[in-house]
Amino acid sequence: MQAIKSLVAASPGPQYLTGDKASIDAFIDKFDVFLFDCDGVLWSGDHLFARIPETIAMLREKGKQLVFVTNNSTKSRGDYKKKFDSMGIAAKEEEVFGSSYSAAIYIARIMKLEAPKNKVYVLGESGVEQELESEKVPYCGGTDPLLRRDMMPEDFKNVANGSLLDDNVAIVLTGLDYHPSYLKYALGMAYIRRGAKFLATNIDSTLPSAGSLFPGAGSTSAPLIKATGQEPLALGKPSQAMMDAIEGKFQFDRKKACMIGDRLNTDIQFGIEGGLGGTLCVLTGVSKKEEFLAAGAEVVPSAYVDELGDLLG
Ligand SMILES: O=C(O)[C@H](O)[C@H](O)COP(=O)(O)O
Ligand SMILES: [Mg+2]
Repeated sequence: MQAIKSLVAASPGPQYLTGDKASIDAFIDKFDVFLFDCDGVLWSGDHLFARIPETIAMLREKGKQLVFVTNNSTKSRGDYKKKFDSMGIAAKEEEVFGSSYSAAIYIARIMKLEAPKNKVYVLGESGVEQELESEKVPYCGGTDPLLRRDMMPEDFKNVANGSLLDDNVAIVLTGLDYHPSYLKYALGMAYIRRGAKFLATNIDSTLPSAGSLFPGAGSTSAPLIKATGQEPLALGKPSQAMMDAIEGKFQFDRKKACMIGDRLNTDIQFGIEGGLGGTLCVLTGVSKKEEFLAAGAEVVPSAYVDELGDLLG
């Protein structure tokens, strides 16, 4: 964070681009690659913001490389392709790099645990499961309907004596979970107390949806953090393990890349810590301009707009 502070102290302050066509064009011309956040930038849940397909098309016409970098682990890259298609946004599945994919490749290609003791206990939705499958990583928990029930008295005994546990579990992975239950947390806690590695796709405290804010992945994994006293290793933004993986896959010059996002402590921090050429904050999601215009603000974008469609000038 000290590096960011000195960078911020030296910079003239974020440029406000909305309504300033010449500055918008100059800003866009500085970059060859745009890393796009999704929730709070392109849409809010199922609500697509105005002029998004046109803005994406404009950047493609200018020959820009686009990568969609979301922390939302509930969907896989394939699910996002379907969502893009349903919203008329021209995008390829290969251009999507989500936190569930980031976690799956970290487990499969970095941790490389030996079978059979390489199974992942998931607290999250099908996006995590699909990406683990795509990397041939075994898992349990997650959307298993047997876990979507109340805790029964005998469950305490069976978790304690291990009969409800899978001995091959070596990792507990949390993501945004729309179906948390006491039983799922009890199993997660038991695995971590047995020595399983505690990972998270992301730890965003809130989720922007339907124009409002809801509990985020960080909030649905908080009971496990409190119960175990352990902080998970988070593999979504602002993790630089994710930035390295994205750079490795898409091969680009970081100085010619810009991160576009709605959240300071994930998107903008991700771009700044990643040494990208620029960051653009969009005010349709989580962060408010007062947060980064305030004196002494720690994370400050290079520029900001009211909404992404403003890039059309
Ligand atoms: O709780 C979450 O997982 C986040 O709020 C959500 O996923 C953010 O997604 P993004 O803005 O990175 O697309
Ligand atoms: Mg966002």
